[in-house]
Amino acid sequence: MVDFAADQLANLDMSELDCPNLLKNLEILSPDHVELAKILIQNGQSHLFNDWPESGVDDDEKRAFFDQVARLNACYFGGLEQYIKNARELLADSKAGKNPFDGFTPSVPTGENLTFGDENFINYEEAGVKEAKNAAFVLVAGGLGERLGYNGIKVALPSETSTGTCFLQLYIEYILALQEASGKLAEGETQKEIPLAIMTSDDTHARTLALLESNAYFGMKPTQVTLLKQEKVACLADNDARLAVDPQNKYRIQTKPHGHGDVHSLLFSSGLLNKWRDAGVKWVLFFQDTNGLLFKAIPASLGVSATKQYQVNSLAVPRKAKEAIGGIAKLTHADGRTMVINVEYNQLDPLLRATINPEGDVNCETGFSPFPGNINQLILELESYIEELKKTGGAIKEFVNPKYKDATKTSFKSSTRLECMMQDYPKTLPPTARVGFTVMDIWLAYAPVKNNPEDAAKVPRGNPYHSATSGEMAIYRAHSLILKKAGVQIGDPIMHVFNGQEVEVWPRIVWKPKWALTFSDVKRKIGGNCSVSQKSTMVLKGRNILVEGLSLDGALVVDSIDNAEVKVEGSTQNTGWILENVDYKDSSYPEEIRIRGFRINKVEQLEGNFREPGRHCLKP
Ligand SMILES: O=c1ccn([C@@H]2O[C@H](COP(=O)(O)OP(=O)(O)O[C@H]3OC[C@@H](O)[C@H](O)[C@H]3O)[C@@H](O)[C@H]2O)c(=O)[nH]1
Ligand SMILES: [Mg+2]
Repeated sequence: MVDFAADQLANLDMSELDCPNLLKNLEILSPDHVELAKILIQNGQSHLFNDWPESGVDDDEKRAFFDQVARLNACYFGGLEQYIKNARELLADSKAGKNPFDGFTPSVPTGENLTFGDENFINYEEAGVKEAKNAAFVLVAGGLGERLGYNGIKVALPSETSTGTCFLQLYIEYILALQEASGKLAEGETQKEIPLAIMTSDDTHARTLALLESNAYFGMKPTQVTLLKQEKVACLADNDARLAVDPQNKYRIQTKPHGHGDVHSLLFSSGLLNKWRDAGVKWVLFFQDTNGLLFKAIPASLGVSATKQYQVNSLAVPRKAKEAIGGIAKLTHADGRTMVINVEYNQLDPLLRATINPEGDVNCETGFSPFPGNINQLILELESYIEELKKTGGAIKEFVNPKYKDATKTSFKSSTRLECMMQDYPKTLPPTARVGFTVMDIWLAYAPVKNNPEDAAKVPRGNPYHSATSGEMAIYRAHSLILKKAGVQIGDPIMHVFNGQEVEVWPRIVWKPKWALTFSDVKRKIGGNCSVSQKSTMVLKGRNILVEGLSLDGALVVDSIDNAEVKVEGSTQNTGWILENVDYKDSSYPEEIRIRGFRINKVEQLEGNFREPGRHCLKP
């Protein structure tokens, strides 16, 4: 040890290690550590050693620090030096308020506008279900969910509490239902499995795996699911890109996820894309962690991709000005280049002010932003996607989004980091690429759970809350509206306040994806004159349930095995399931209840559970 240290000191140019606390520890470091230390010192990071005691104290922790630095250095293209360099440039641009879209003028692009339930929509849904057997799904679920402030992983949250189905279960059940329905339409071919990849991070990986394993993968084959873990990047404490020391451990650099843009390089480098292509996959569908409505929009939008042969199809909904969702814009450069791309919500206002509208991000006469809102559901055509990634390796343009303490923009409220977004993928595509987007009704397609109750209650009136409360209520509204369009008489919603948010409370209607995937499926399974009152709950869990002339005022739950055919008819009245307010501060309830502001008191219901094959009837 002593020899090594002496050797090391003799060969060192001390000016490269101008940091007293580090010099005091040289004897415990390996040559690799010293090289890494040089990189840090030369790039303005000597503060990392400010609180280091002399050698002999915490030596293992100090060595572990350099192991972490080695990982951060290896996992970033160009190493930490490049990371710090990129960070300084992006932070300077951000401080100067520089518009990342310099030279581009935005305009409103035209896309495919779909109206739920019309002939066009129904045709696209049919085309989409047919095509689904050639799809692969990718869920990006590495995010911390900082805005929601929920302690668990977001995909484990119940999407709604009438059935308690968590988001991951809901997504998997939809994919399995699509697989089954699509397979049926492809008679003669062998049934294909639709693959699912889930991008996790250190924050979510173990818990995502545990959720899958403790639930038998919610019915999927474990081999059908691939988990890809993204690595985190170093946090930045200030405008000079000084790396942030972990508040929990002075021998670690604080790290945070690099953003969902990592998904492209991970899919590419893992070899998954080639494997999928060899298995006949044509479409890759990306989606986010907490949107309980998303799959209602999938059949039709996949139908659009297939029919129009889009290489990129982004799903969008009408967007309220200042809503925290990106705007899809056509950008025309002074040199004539154009692209249709998401402009992230924090960049849209400055871009508009700098170009076409001094008022920035405001609604137009329709009451919505003229720019469709990106819900970050992308459908990529696999062949051209692979071709593109062969060139880029999946690298995506980065950005930084520091939250400044004040207008001087000299310090941050908390550390920041470089990020990249999956929807920036089309930025490198040639102008000939077929890039399109599909606009759907909000009530059908988008109800994310992102905001904690306090923040949600502060959302400007008329803008969506994006909370656990609104997410659950949107699921009931969508099912109610679909049934209404299928001819069922649905009780009008009442307005109610939960956790300071006023929401529409519709009848609590939900069904399993295998009961109906498309509007045509719903219409086939509903007959006669049906009605459901506002106070009612209706849960349909079986595949073959026919609802015929049902009049429901209360709660009804029907479950059945696949080869049982159940007819539900007649008039049912019971006390039903009652929504009771819960304050989000009331810690006697579990967090997933508190964040939605209510619990369901299941007082009385009519229940039908059919475990025998054949025909059955449920009549109260
Ligand atoms: O590093 C990360 C960050 C995020 N994610 C995942 O990416 C998804 C989106 O993350 P966030 O919820 O933080 O995204 P944001 O709300 O900031 O914006 C996103 O959704 C709304 C769209 O309009 C925006 O254009 C899109 O960027 C989540 O599923 C999250 O788990 C990762 O997988 N890794
Ligand atoms: Mg975010």
